[in-house]
Formats: sequence, structure tokens, C-alpha cells
Amino acid sequence: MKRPGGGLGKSQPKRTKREADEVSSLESQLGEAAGAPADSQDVAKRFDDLPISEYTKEGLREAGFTRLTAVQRAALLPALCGRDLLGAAKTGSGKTLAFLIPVLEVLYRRRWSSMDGLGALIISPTRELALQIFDELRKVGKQHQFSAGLLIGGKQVKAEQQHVNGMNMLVCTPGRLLQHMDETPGFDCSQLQVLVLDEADRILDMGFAQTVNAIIDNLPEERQTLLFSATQTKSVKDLVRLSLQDPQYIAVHAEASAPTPLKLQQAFLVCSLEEKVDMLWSFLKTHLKSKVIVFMSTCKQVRFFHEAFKRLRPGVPLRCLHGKMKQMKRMAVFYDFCEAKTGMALFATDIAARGLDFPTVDWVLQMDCPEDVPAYIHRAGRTARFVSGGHGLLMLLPSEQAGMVEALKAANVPVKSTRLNPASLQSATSAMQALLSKHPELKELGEKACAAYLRSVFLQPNKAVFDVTLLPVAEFGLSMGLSSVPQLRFMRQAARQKQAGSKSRTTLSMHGQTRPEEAPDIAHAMVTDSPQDPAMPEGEAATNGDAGDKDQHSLHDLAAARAAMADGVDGPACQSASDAEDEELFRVHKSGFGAAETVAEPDEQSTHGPAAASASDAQRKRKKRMRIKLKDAAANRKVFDEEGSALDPFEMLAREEAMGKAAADLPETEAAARFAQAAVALKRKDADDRAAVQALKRQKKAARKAKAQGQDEDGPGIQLGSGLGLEEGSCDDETDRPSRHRPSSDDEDHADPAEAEAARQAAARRLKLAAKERKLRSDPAHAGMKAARIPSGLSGNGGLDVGTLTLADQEAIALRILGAQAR
Ligand SMILES: Nc1ncnc2c1ncn2[C@@H]1O[C@H](COP(=O)(O)OP(=O)(O)OP(=O)(O)O)[C@@H](O)[C@H]1O
Repeated sequence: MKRPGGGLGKSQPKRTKREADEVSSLESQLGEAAGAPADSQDVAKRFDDLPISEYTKEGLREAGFTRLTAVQRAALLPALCGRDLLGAAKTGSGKTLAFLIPVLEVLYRRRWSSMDGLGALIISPTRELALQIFDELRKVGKQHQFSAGLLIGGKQVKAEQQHVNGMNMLVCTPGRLLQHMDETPGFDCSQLQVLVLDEADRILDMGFAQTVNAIIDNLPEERQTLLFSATQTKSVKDLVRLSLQDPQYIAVHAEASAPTPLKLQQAFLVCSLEEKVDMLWSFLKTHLKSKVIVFMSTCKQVRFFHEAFKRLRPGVPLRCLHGKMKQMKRMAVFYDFCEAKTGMALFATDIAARGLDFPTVDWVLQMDCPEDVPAYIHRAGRTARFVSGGHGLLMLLPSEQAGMVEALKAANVPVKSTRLNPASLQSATSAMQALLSKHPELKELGEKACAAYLRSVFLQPNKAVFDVTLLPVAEFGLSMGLSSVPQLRFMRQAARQKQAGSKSRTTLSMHGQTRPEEAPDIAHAMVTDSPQDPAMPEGEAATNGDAGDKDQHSLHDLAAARAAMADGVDGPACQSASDAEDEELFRVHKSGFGAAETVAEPDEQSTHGPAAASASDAQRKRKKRMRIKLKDAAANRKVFDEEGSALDPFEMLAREEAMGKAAADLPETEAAARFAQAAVALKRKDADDRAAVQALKRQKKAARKAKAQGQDEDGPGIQLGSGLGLEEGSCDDETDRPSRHRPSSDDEDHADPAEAEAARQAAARRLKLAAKERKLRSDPAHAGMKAARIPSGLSGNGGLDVGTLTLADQEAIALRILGAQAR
């Protein structure tokens, strides 16, 4: 492919003559094909047999493509004949060529040249996918003389502006394309012949709605439109938006038993939130030779776990990919992970979920529950591409299990239950705690990651699956190495919403109605892997391309899928992961995936079941979580005496610090009595402090209110995005998912200046504490200094009278304990 002005070679006249002959021959072949009834068409199996140009055939041969895949067989001929298409086929089934070949051929047959301007637009939701499509276009279009450009964000728009007007084909992300439409003088799409939307359902969803509508307004209505995705839209609204003309729906795998590749072995694992970190750690440690993609909900989680695990060295190279990275770094990581043959783990947000064709990925681990079934399918589809096999593992919280498993089952996704082998679980918690206490910046990142995850759960619309009020926040924080988690206002909001919901549910129940999530027949049975569809060649699997679609059509499909499940369509139980290491880490349930396998454990049910979700319960739990758990944090950490017996840290402190060295030799019963006494007093003091803090808060709130009343009613306005924010503008800042529910940029949810100020002060306090903590560890003379301060709280008999300790002193004690533990 050449740039405009590159000129044709010396053989131009000869080539033009040959081209002209070829074009007229192709036109007549395609004319005949278009006129023939669809079922009588002889579908080519090899690219050489297709009515396409020699240039394209040559490009395909050089790239190593000889035989067509199912989606290519179904889509190529109608697309070459000029039909609008809605193409749906499983992940990794070769959809990219199914639209690239028609793009090249349409322009070739219309004798498109550099003088004709922009003839084809290919829009992709992410930069990496655009890059990948562009690379493939360059390969198969190598012999053609069109100019092609890649327009993605993260680069200087000015540099692109110099070339963009001469391009015949553009591969782009929606934001950057719109930016050129708005800002580049002379940018003209009026002659556009073909528009392609790859991952069409994603591009047409709400996150990109405004941008895509604006783009379509700039395009001519007379054009060919090709839409492709593994989870295709059938929404009439979308089709009207795109002015499709009599589109042909290509769903090659619609009759298949599963919407995912057959060679993809899928399992889900139920674990509590606080077990996830250990799970991830253990997974990496037991899959050192595997190429793994780990999907997390938010950019901050990806950053945090990448930074933390990198320092802990699991023994496998780690990479991360998320939307907040610089473009150069993103591309470097993309190519790096592509080139890795084995033994590498990529932590990523959903930015890597669609379309990316990383070779030889062994495992896709979905550490956080995907938004919905299509999101699951796309993430899992990063492995088992084309004819390769692969494994997918989905981690579900007990509260997510019923809803997500039901949805996957309804969409015929053959995912089986697996359980962790406790013997192979390696804990990372203490290492994380030690790491975070050494690196305050990492601790801060951890707090943000924790908050971002909770926020992402809070913002999920499907409350039947995502219920932030059921999450054990403090325990989760501890498992990440955090001694405390930030207080988040949306958690209160979630509890309020839930309370309101449960009230209305009560009212509904009183009227004899039942909400869907309360329906008694929550599925417990798991589906199993299905036998290969005999009609599919080359190991291709069959799919239900619209699985999990959210519009009314999909409801229909889901109902049909449920019926199919009830009819026992699915085949024998899926083979468990073959690796010995996987066997070791997971105990796969091989026996029929019956009810017992997926039912939550009894204790899980009592904690996370509907009964536990009553409003008053939730409120009580929330309050408990919000409390500063100074005592709890300490109580979770044991210290050891010289004989190695575990002691409560306060007891140790009472022995060593408050009572002096001699007191450490007190009879055990007396020490225990004093400790109990001290604990009661500490509790009393804690209650007093809390009351004082509450009073102070009320006072501040009243002052704020008074101040606000005196101010102008017009607060700072909300600034909406310009719409030129490139593709990031269409994604949620945090999750890289469609920005259906864009969170504010600040994790700690500070809505007003006073709150922001309070947060700043809290942050300063945290930093001060962290500095203190560091000092405590590094300064050998420190023990003496502390001992000198603490006696202000000593009672006359040498015991620790916490009733006279200030909150600061209590904090110092806690830090002292942490310090002692770290040593
Ligand atoms: N006809 C073919 N012969 C051999 N390999 C092919 C053929 N078509 C596609 N491939 C290869 O199959 C892999 C998957 O193709 P592609 O990325 O187009 O899948 P996809 O259906 O677009 O997947 P996704 O839904 O994840 O975007 C790629 O590595 C591609 O090079």
C-alpha cells in the first residue's frame, strides 16, 4: 500500500489494463452471484476460488491464509456483492478478514485512487484493536495501491492532519475520527463507500452514542455498512441509526450449543472477596510457564496489583494494560505480550477484552465479575483463538454467583464449577502488608484501588449480581495489605438505596408479586462442554452470536436458550484442566454439575443470602464497616512472646511497655486480668472519642450549612466532556468500560469543597502517620522514646490505664504494635 503521491510504478499502463479486465470479470461474476438464490450459491472454501482480485489473493497467500473460516464463507460473498451486513460469530473465528477483504475489493472494483479521497472507514472501540486491524490490512492489502491511515488517540493530532486528507482508507477509534471531522480543514467523507464497525455492539452502546451519532451525521447515506461482533446487536434502533439497507444477518454459529469456542475450557470458582488476592497470587505461582491475561474491574486495581506483585516477584514476568497509560507504553506492552511465547501475565481492564488477538494465550482469569454475559464472552475469547485451545477461569463472589451463573447458563455458556484446593493456596497477605508498610505510595495506590473496585461494583446496573453492601470491605482491605480502607460516601448511598428497594419489595410481596431476583428457581445446575458441531471445519466451534444481548430480541433468545437447557441439549461433562498444576490448584467438579456443586456453602448463604440483605441488617453491617477499627486491626495481627506463643498485641504491649520489663514476668493470670481491665477501659475511651468526633462533625456540618446559605446559589457548574476526548472520552475513566455510569474522578467521593478539604486533611494525617510509622521502624532509639510518651497513661499500680490515653496515644500504641510485628 502506498501513500498518496507515492506514484505508481513504471508498469502503470500495463497494470491498469490488466486491472480493468480483471474488474470487469469480477463484476460479472459477482453480478451472477448476487442474482442467484442464496442457497444455490456455490460457497468457495479457499480464497483462491473467490471472485476477488489477484492483489488480494496474493496478499492473503503471503500472510498464510488459504482456507476460509465459517464466518468468512458466509459473509464474504454477500459483502462483495455490496450488501449491508450484520456479522456475528464466535471470538477468534476470523471476522477481521471477513470485512477487510470486501473493503479492499469494493475500492479496487471502483478503481479508487489517491484522487478520490476517503473510500473506507473502519471503526474500532480501542486503540490496540485499531492497530491490530491496521496491521492485518497492511498484510492482506500489500499488493494494492491504496493509501491507508491509522487514527488513534494519544498521538499529536497535528501530525495526522498533514496526511489524513489523502487517505483512501482509515482505521480509527471513534473519538479521534470525530476530532478530525471537527478540526481538520478539508476532511471530507462525502465519497465514503464502505463503513465498518468492528465490535459493533460496543461501538453502538451508550458509551459511544454521542460520538457515533455525530460521525454518522457526517457520512453519506449511500454507502455499504458492515457490522461485526461476537455478540452482535440486533436492536432495530441501532439499525435505524445506521440507515442500513436491507441488511443480511450472518450468524454462522447461531445454532451452536455454545456462544464460546469449543476448545475453550471454562470454569468458575466461588471465593470470598478477601480470598481473591491470595487466589491470584497462588494462580500465578502455579502457572509460571503459562501466558495469562487477568481481567480486573478498574485501572487502579490493575496498577496496584501490577506494582505490588512486581515487587513481590511471583516468578513470572508481569505486564499491565489499562486506559490511563501513555500511548507509547500501551503499544509497547501490547507488542510485548503479543511476542511472548510462554510465561507472562498481563493484568488488564476491559480495554483488552475485545478483539485483541494475542497469540498463544493459555489462560484468561476474570478476577472480577464481568459486567454481563457479552463482556464475559469477549474476555474469555482472548484465549482459544481460531483453532487453538485455552482455559478460562471466572472468580465469583458468593453474592455474584447465583445471578451470574444463571445468566451464563441462560446464554448456553458451558462453564463448570471448580473449587480451590486449599492445600495449594499460598497467602500473599502478610507479604502485601509488609510491602505496603514499607511503601506509603503503594499503600495510597492500594487504598485507591480498593475504593475504585467498590465504586465499580456500586455503579453496576445489575443489582441482582452486584451488591456492594454485601462486600466485606475491611477484610478485603486487609487482604490487599491495607490496615484501613477509605470511608466512601457511595457505600452509604448504596445502603440507603437498598433499604428503599427492600421497602418497596416488601410492599410488592404484600401484593403477592415476586421480583425476578427473588424467583425461587435460581439455577444451580451447571452446563457442560458440548461436543463439536460436526458441520464446522478446522476445529471451529459454533455459536449463538447474540448471546447475552440486552434488547428485547435477546430476551427471546434467552428464553429459547433456557428451553434448550431444560431439554438437555448439552453434552457430557467437560474435561477438567489437563495440567497437573491446575489439578493441584483447583478441584474440578466432574460429576454432572448438579445442584449441589453450585449452591453456596451454608455459611455463605447465611452471610450473603437474601435474609442477610434485609435493610436493617445492611445498615448495621455498614455502620460496623465504617467504624475506625483500631482495635480490630490490631486484633487481626498476632504478636509472639519469646516462647513463640501467640499473644494479643495489647497484652504484649501491656507487658512490655506499660508495666515495664519486670511486669512482663507477671503471673499469666494477673497479666490477663490487667489486660481485660485495660481492654474495657480502651473500649470506653474509644466510645468517648467517637462521640467527640461525631459532635465535631455535626458542628462542622452546621458551620458548612450556614456558610453555604450565605453564598451564591449557583455552585460550580458541571463541565461536560467536549466529545473530542478520543476513545477514552467514551470509556469510563476507571473501568475502561462504556461510560454508562461515569464515576467522578476522585475515588473518595468528595462532593463539596469542605469535604475535599477534610479529605485533604485526612490524607495529610495519613501521610504523617505513614512517616511516623517509617520512623518507628527505622529508628532504633524509638522504643525508648515511645516508652517515654506512653507513661502518661500509666496507672499507679503499673498497669495500663487506657482511660487516660488520648486518641493520638492509642494510635501510637497501634503503630507500636504494627512496628513490633513488622520486626
Ligand atoms: N482463513 C484463515 N486462515 C487462517 N487463520 C485465520 C483465518 N482467518 C483468521 N485467521 C486467524 O485467526 C485469528 C483470529 O481472527 P480474528 O482476530 O479476525 O478473529 P475475530 O473473529 O475477529 O475475533 P474477536 O471476536 O475476538 O474479535 C487471527 O490470528 C487470524 O489471523
